[in-house]
Amino acid sequence: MFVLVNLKAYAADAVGIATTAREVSEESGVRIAVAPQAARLAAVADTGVETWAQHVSPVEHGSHTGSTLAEAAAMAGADGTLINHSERRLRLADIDGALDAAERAELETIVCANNPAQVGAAAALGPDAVAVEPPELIGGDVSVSQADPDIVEDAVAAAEAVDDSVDVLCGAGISSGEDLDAAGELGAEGVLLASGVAKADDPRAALADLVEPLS
Ligand SMILES: O=C[C@H](O)COP(=O)(O)O
Repeated sequence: MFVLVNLKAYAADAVGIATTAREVSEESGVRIAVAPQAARLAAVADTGVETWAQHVSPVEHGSHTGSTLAEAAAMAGADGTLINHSERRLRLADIDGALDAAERAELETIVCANNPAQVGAAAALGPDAVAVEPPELIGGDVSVSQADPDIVEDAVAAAEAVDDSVDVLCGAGISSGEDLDAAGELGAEGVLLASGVAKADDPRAALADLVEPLS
């Protein structure tokens, strides 16, 4: 299972969480990555943790003020990027363009989607993985794998019907090892989570609890 911790724009200690994530990953053998704000990519990558961008823009080098250039994210140390997160939605053509940009910069990609139909459409664009996240469960206390198991199973089926090489992650409300275990049982290859770690009083304990069933 892949655990991707998205720090969003939370007032979190990005370097502290990244260092902890690297340590927990090494101790448990579980793949854990951290996605900080673009301006903190280099600082997070310097900790040695697998580092992901939260977004890249569908642009090449040129006159694109305010964009997040995929090449710049890669140069700062990003290994991969989220695209079309629920809080950073893109139009279809821009998802495609962002995937092209990520491919040029050799970034691994996860395209986010609200539901299984969008998962199928996203998988058709050829990302490495898709992540299904019901927006109404994001930031809540109940995990998608417990509250809406069907959406995870349907997302896995939808991606498989289009391209069985595209992995499926799920996200929203994931915070415990039990949630992670349930996601795996439903066919997900990983989880995308944020508040469960970024807002935790003790991010180390939160991460350790999360990966406990896999250790
Ligand atoms: O990117 C992460 C997801 O939006 C899930 O956020 P959450 O774990 O706070 O529900």
